[in-house]
Amino acid sequence: MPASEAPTPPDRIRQARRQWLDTGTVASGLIAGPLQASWARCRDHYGLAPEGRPQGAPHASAAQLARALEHRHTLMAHAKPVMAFLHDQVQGSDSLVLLADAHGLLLHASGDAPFADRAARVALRPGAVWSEQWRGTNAIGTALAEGQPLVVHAGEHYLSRNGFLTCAAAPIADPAGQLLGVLDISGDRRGYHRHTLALARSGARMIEHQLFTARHAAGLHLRLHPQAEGLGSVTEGLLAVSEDGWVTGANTAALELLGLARRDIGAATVERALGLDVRALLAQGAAPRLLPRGGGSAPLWLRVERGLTLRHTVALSTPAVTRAAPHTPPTPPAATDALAALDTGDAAFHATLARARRVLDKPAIPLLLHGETGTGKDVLARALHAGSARRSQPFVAVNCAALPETLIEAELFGYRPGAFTGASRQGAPGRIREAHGGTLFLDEIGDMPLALQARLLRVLEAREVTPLGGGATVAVDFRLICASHRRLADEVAAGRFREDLYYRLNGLTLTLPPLRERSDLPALVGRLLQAEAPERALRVDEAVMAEFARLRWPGNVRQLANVVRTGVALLGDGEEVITAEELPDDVRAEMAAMPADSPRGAKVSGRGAGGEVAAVAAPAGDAEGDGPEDLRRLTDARIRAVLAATGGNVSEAARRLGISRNTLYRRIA
Ligand SMILES: Nc1ncnc2c1ncn2[C@@H]1O[C@H](COP(=O)(O)OP(=O)(O)OP(=O)(O)O)[C@@H](O)[C@H]1O
Repeated sequence: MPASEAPTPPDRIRQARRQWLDTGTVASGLIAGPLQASWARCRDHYGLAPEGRPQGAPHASAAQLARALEHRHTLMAHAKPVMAFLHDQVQGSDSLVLLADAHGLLLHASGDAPFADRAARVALRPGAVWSEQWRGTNAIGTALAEGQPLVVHAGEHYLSRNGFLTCAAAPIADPAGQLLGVLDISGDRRGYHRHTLALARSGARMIEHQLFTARHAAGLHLRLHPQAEGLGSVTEGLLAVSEDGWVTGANTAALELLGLARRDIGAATVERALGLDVRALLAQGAAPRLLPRGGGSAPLWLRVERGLTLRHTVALSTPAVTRAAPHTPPTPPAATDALAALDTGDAAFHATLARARRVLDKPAIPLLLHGETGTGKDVLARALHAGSARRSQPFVAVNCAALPETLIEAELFGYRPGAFTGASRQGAPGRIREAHGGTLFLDEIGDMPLALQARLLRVLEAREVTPLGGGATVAVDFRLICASHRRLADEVAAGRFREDLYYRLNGLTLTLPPLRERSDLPALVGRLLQAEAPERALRVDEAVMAEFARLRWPGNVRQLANVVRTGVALLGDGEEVITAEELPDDVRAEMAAMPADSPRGAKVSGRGAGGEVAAVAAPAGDAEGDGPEDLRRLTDARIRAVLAATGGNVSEAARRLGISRNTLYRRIA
């Protein structure tokens, strides 16, 4: 019996375990092949004893877990609604829905509180690592090791202490074929249900579908299904195809339908995958057609498309709709929804959004977003695109501060084959051309080198681009949004930014208020909590919220989002209120160091529990160099202290300070 079907009967498992313990072998057929292979790995590679306890199994600290969650942000964002949906399906059956990363680290759990307590006794909870190396044969670790969905039931768990569990898990791969993690449903073995594996597998497919849709929002892609009605449903196969005929992305369903392996992504041609030449595909209209296939394979329905819409996000919260597998896309959200979602009640921000709304579909008016680090310039740019009529076209973001001067030019304008040493043999179209029809977002435009500013100006004036190394000029049409934490007018005055470009970019400036000046802190916290744990009704303790209102938040919403994320990660199952206990050390230290009657933004400093210098509160208007000199010195001192505390790790220091890595690099440059 394959590992992915029904569980092995209890007497067969007992017999298999007895043979294993007595003779070190199991007669073939007693338990599934992949599980037998796993038992052998546990003994021979990992030296585990069936009756033993895991020795030295790693468990992530709250801070490490918060970092892992941040690192896996995209996976988490797509997995959480699916997990909430699965939880609804298995609620009351003594089970947990779990998400692990590709190393078996449990990232998130959603499930019944009494069972969560029992599961926690064997460390089946976020932060623990369930790879085979530490926990023996188990659905999460073994699905990762075997790369396939499977059930591990009762005594099939290598360690007898896990024998009270029945677990079904399915791997999740990204569109490029890389294993991202595992979705698992674990419960009490007495509550085994034969549909659980199908549920886990469907959940993993839903997540993959969402990941594909997010990754391949633009470009040529194919939908595949054995039935015409299945096109557009979560069960369809999705294949991304390059214009020169290579398979560049696929979900698991597409790989299975076409008999491809993950390693074929990027290595197989469309011709090999479908028996169709890419020109024939490109010539095809948008109507579905039946694709005959040789070798006795059933024909497939195929639809060729450019640009994807997020079809299933909305449906997931309503199980009945999802089970019915919608065949027609839901009505696209109203054009202003994406902006409305950002409006949490602050009057200044509300006014900014109202101004933005008026020019939403006037692409001739370029937008310039200005605000301190972490105020949400990137988030707003994406919302402006998502709320516009161009939302099904590409959104292309380029961070002008993150690329060396020599690369920005090639990245933006593209290059011909062999245009410079190290150029790829195919050449590249460049990000400006990729944004054709959609939105080009130039972040940190104030950091663009002067020489390139001239070139960008020419593109904006002529609306056409010529790749590096020469070649034909190509007409381009895009909505331009630029962002900067610097005041560009000051940069112009200082001679660092071209005046003519400044006027060309500045159709309308939208200013994002710093968090310390926003009046909607509780509503914003509520929104962040909801995004972090959609299935739980969490809130922040009132006293803590009052303290939040007095903090200076140099990292703005980014810092607040990190604090909320850590708070949620540290809450126990069943706990709903984030108190000071669940806050990161540096925030607690800053709160403790604040005089009881200090008004919002008052200047204080302090030392955190770990000896780290706590955040420095300061009056509004400093953070990115606009403020008084003494404050800048204080902030630099803090940056140095945090960098020292992290051993010079810039990413970690930026996270602790609540600022972006770019900002930190700028400050230490
Ligand atoms: N309105 C919002 N709602 C929810 N989260 C937000 C909002 N604004 C910002 N964030 C959070 O803050 C983080 C930082 O936002 P964003 O990258 O848009 O800021 P930024 O102003 O572009 O920062 P930087 O200038 O440092 O690049 C985001 O990842 C997001 O988690």
